[in-house]
Amino acid sequence: MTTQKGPIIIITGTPGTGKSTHAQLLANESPIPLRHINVGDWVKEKGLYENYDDKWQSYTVDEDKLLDELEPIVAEGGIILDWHTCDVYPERWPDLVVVLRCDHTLLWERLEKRGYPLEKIQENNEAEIMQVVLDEARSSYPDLPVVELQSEGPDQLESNVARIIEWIQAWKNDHADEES
Ligand SMILES: Nc1ncnc2c1ncn2[C@@H]1O[C@H](COP(=O)(O)OP(=O)(O)O)[C@@H](O)[C@H]1O
Repeated sequence: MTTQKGPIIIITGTPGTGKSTHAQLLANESPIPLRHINVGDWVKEKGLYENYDDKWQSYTVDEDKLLDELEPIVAEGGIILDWHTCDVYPERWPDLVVVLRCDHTLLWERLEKRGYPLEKIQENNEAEIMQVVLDEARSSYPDLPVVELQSEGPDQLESNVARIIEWIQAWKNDHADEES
């Protein structure tokens, strides 16, 4: 979806790959103001879920409620959608999809530090090895650029954000006529 205010960028990846870290830095450094929406936090804060699963320590999202809540905000443009899944959004929403990847041993350490239960760490680790989120992104947005970026250290964080900023700059140039 193209809008006047700014692009819609999805940053997705297995939990712990660095979505929020990237999204925050990107929002700080972007040449166009971007609003960072941590969708998981939104789901909790706004009660956009059906129930809470104690075993997996996760919420079952009410997708209709979530999309209703997001729709008017996304319509304004200039948004980063930060979430570990990306197949719930309408295909017309995003302009760019970024999938963060991480070595599974490092990911395991990050999730352990987060205090996730063992089964949840194992499930996420397997998902990362099987590139579940990347496949989901490619099949959900076949006509869009789906960019796979490694997120294992600070150098990669910086170069990934710089690369996305280059893309934003190009988007800005392409939409210069629409600016009021
Ligand atoms: N590229 C990176 N370089 C160094 N540390 C990173 C990188 N990406 C993520 N991390 C660290 O990994 C942890 C999880 O990152 P976070 O952004 O919360 O992941 P997510 O939002 O995908 O769950 C944090 O402690 C963060 O500082």
